Amino acid sequence: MISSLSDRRFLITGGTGSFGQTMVRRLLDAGASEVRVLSRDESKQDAMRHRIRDDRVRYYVGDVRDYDSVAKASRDTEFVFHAAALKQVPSCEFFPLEALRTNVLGSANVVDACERNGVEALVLLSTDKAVYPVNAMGMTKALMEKVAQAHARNNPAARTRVCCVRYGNVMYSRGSVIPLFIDQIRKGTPLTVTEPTMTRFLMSLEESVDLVEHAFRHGQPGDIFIRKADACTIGDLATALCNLFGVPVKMNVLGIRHGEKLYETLASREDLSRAEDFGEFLRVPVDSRDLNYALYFDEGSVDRGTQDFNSHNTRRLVVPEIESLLLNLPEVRAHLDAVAA
Ligand SMILES: O=c1ccn([C@@H]2O[C@H](COP(=O)(O)OP(=O)(O)O[C@H]3O[C@H](CO)[C@@H](O)[C@H](O)[C@H]3O)[C@@H](O)[C@H]2O)c(=O)[nH]1
Repeated sequence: MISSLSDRRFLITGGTGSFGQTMVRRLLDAGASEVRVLSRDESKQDAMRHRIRDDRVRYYVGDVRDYDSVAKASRDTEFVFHAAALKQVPSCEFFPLEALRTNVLGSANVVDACERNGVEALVLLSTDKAVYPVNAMGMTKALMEKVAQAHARNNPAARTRVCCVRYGNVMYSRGSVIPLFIDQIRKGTPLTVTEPTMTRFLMSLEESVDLVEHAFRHGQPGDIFIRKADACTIGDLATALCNLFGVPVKMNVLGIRHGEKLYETLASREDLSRAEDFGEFLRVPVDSRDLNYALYFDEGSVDRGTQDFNSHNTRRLVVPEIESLLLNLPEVRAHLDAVAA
């Protein structure tokens, strides 16, 4: 277990995104000696440099698809968080090979570079869409989890402790439905709801960072940590937002899009048959049975999962509860203040 983050050196791939920026601040506050950010877009790095004025943050322009850029950025670091990914469902559907290159081969580069550089621990960020996946984004994230687990299983003497975290939708993340609905409310247009009964887990950015920190401190090689979460229907989310802004609920129902599911699953039946329950978190250990062929076919498991953990069977938030979660988000409060002014 890692008790102190002070005087440690970190790398965050995809570090200019919402997760990366929150994690960078947390690590700086905890006394990290250096936090590196590896990402493709120099202008986002420049904007971040102006926002976080701290010379312990170092910026590396590069792409996880290129092994050398990951190897250089991770050299002499002790801990790595891998957040770089193609995460938009539609773009991954249109360009599945691009998703494969970044989410699978890029992640394999990160795992290899960490191992060769003797990094102590690596946490890879996955998503609920990786469970029983139906879209290319989820499929490639599921393969990323397999790459991480294979590293743990195939290298008992590995130098790097590799584990994954899985979480659901982060409220108000870039390009997600909450900022879109607020924009529509402020323009006075009906909310474009795909399917009112569709459910999604709801989680704050801070909660997702807590999960990563938990995995990084406590994870064993090959573990997947899952944060349990409540969920809501998209119809109720739209209603809660309209209520907060004091406007009548007007929805334009579009229907489910290609590659979308009616509900998301955070832990499969197969995961749950092996998972350890830590209250807020689930720990799914890697299936460490030797996968050499003779044993693979001869040594089965008697565990039988019956139920998965999904956004239809978790606790369902009601409209007033969604309203108070939304009110906790500084971005939502800023919009409400702007409307009131
Ligand atoms: O105009 C819209 C857009 C979205 N939705 C619905 O709102 C929900 C949430 O949509 P969105 O915020 O776009 O998130 P997801 O498509 O669920 O995927 C997000 O959440 C994932 C975590 O589950 C991340 O990994 C992805 O990067 C991110 O795109 C879904 O049910 C959508 O069908 C609407 O009703 N109307």
